[in-house]
Amino acid sequence: MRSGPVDVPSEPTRRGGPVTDVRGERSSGEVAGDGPVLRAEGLRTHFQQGESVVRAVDGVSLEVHPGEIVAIVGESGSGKTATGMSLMRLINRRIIAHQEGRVTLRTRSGEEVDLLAASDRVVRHVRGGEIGMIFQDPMTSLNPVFTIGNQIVEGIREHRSASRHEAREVARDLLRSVGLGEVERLMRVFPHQLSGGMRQRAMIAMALAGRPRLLIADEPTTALDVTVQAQIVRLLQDLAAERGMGVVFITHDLALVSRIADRVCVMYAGQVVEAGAAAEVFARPRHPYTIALAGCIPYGPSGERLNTIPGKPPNLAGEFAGCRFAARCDYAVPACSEAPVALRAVEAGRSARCIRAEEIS
Ligand SMILES: Nc1ncnc2c1ncn2[C@@H]1O[C@H](COP(=O)(O)OP(=O)(O)OP(=O)(O)O)[C@@H](O)[C@H]1O
Repeated sequence: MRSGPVDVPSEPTRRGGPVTDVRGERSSGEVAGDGPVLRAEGLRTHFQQGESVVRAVDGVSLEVHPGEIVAIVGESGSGKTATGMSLMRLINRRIIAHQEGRVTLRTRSGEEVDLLAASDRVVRHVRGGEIGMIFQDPMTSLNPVFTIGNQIVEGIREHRSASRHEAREVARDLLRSVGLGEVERLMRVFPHQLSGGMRQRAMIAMALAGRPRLLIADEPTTALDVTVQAQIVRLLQDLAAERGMGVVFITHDLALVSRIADRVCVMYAGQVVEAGAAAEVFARPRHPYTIALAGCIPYGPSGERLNTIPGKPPNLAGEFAGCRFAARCDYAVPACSEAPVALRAVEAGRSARCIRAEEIS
């Protein structure tokens, strides 16, 4: 593992020179050169659970470009959260039995940082700075004993050189940019004094404090009612577009994916089984699992699935001879259970992990 100052990405710069304006909220996503802001290649995270090894993330590859929303969707237990946590290197090393692959973040100044190999110091710098995170429960990020204003100001000062006065100005701007009014009053309130939707917005403002180029959002709207959910989704879309910020949106809600995402990775049993442009994947799925998942729409009022796919996902602590979905698949043939199935290109911009993908349209 590398270590030392050479590992720390240099001070964030915008195209054309160093950052001089601490506020500069609108151009956080700009970077020298092109290419994805995040690229994961062959990511594996296996957990040690007693004597067993749980293959929660088992060879995931994905890319997120500036301004793009990439959804990771799948049933409960498919490895979505473990993937998101692995991308941020947030999983406690003590419970990891095995990890491999590359997660490359392209920083604001155009440097590439291999997040799995980087020192803890670099990862701490990147997290909250280049990468922001939001979760289903805002209280995961918000501290109940500090005011909203204090927390955002601290987040800003951790990642930018700003005086307290300047940071308070930026905090007010951030609160406005996530659609909150009465910002003077909000700066002084504690998280529990806000409604669920407002807390979610405040958490998004917190996540933006370091001007991230990438936002990882894990089920950020699941606990909200439908109207507030729609507002938060709209907000994330606007932020992605205005800031050129890449977003990884983790959800079990396929209907939501078709509304918010540019591209989608459908996960099953720790692997991506289909990936492509969201609108096209749902209009013409090429993997039987995506078809089955799409058949589960619509969801009930609190997000619960009204239909379920018959059968159960496999135990991720077991061995897999062939396709992991074969036992539940309407299209399965004997060959599906004989050898592992690779994710492969099945048409331009679309990949699927199915030997019969060409027959499915
Ligand atoms: N700390 C852990 N130790 C052992 N196994 C774990 C751990 N965390 C998750 N797992 C297992 O890894 C697999 C993937 O879990 P993960 O939470 O990533 O799924 P998910 O798709 O996000 O599900 P959900 O939608 O319910 O959050 C599951 O089988 C889960 O039991």
